[in-house]
Amino acid sequence: MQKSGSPSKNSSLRLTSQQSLRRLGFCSQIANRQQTSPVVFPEKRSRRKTAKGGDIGNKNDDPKNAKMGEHRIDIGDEQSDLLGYEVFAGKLALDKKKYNKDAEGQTSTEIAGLDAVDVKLTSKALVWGSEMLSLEDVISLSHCVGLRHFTVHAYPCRKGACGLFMRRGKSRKDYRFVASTSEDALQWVNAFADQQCYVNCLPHPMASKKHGSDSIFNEFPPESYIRCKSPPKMLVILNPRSGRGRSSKVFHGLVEPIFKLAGFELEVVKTTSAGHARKLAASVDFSTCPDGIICVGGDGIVNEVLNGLLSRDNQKEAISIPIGIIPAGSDNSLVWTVIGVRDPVSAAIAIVKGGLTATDVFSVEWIHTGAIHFGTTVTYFGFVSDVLELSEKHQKRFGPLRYFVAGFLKFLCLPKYSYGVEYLPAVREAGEGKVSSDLEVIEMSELYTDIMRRSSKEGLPRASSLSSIDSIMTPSRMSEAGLDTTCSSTEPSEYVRAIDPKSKRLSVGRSKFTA
Ligand SMILES: Nc1ncnc2c1ncn2[C@@H]1O[C@H](COP(=O)(O)OP(=O)(O)OP(=O)(O)O)[C@@H](O)[C@H]1O
Repeated sequence: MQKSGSPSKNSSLRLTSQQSLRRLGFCSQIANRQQTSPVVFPEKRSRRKTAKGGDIGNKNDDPKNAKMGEHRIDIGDEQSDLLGYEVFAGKLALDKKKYNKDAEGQTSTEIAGLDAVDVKLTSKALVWGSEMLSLEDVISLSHCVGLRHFTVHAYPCRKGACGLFMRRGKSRKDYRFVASTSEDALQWVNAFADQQCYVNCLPHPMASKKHGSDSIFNEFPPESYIRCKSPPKMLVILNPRSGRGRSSKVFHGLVEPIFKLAGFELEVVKTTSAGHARKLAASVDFSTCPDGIICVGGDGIVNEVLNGLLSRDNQKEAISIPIGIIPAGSDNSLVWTVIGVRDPVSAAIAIVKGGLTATDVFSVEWIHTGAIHFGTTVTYFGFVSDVLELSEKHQKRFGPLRYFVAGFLKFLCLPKYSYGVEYLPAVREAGEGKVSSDLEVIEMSELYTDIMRRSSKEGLPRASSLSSIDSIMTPSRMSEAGLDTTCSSTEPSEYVRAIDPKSKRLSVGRSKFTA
């Protein structure tokens, strides 16, 4: 959990560029989406682009196999939200043998006699028989140029994992399809590549050194046939202490295989102490990780990376570097609130699939030292802040329970906290509605726990701006709410409001009080 003081005039340093947070999120729909099957009814539409029928067992033409036709799927309206528009269609056979990497080099004779079905690739899914595989779940494809088959690597939701007693989750599933010719297979693979699926181009089994450099299979590298995007290069900063030391296991066991499958080039650095991630982010050469930094750990490690990036001289370039989060800490509240996922597999898939979630960043300035600290979620003062600080000392021993332990210990020796709050009033936006006085007070009382910052030995800090409060407590809204508005709108310092902790009412004017 990150901690910081009150925001300064630099608050709401918004990471505006769409480029800037390309990897940070977008996957709430992936995490929450139910795996839905499309409606099954007889096919009646013509195909936009069809691979030529081939020699693999085309049993749909045979009346004996009319039953198969009943299970063909019409994607209906090509603009349908569910399946998007049709990209490619044709006949493929599904080889149900368990995926074996070594089997990629098998020749076509080994898969003869498989049943062919109508398969459609749309902009959102691959549909065959009564099955549908969402492209959101597809990590990559493997294909040997010159062979008739290709394998789709996916992480769909586990079947039956939506019940009360089973945890929902995604697990790896490989689908090995066989086309009628190697040209058809290549067309299918390129259709997937056009839908932003990464393709692992495997060398032809005959294109080995054994066969000499003059082999026709060595003449063109597989990449020259496939319209494949280049693999992203990223820096992984892993806190091995996060989640009671489970983060390395989470990364190497669950997440790294997904990135490897998606062709990511990763440089993994494990932190050795608190502050290491910040230093790394502050000094890393972006040309070594142009596609972003992946934080593996809890909120603390993300906060360190954010602060490291924003402390750089080239701050503009720094905020354009996407931050990905693999939740492996004990709390992981940031990734849960921002992206809507909290399991590492879904978070890794979200990173692989790309997309951005822009996030507001606030800054806190310590007026005595001039130090600026950045945060994304919340900043605490007083009791909560002290509890969080103490909890870090018990991280290894108590894991997530450390917050309760630290809270209890702090409660036993509760100190007094003094603070002052200042903020600038915001200009009232046109069309803003009237807010009742109760609402003002409630919102303010909730906020005050968030905006307070520690009155340390260094003295009282000053918050010169806080946008969320500005929008609530403009002078006109104060008067609408029947509250005292005796101060002038030109003097920011006169806008000090505080809440009497006993009555929970607002008071106006420069104020200090004890909680
Ligand atoms: N190698 C390390 N040894 C000790 N502390 C570290 C190390 N690397 C990072 N830290 C510190 O540990 C703090 C907590 O880490 P992090 O937030 O990743 O894990 P967590 O506390 O388990 O998760 P959460 O914050 O979600 O509860 C960070 O603020 C960071 O400063």
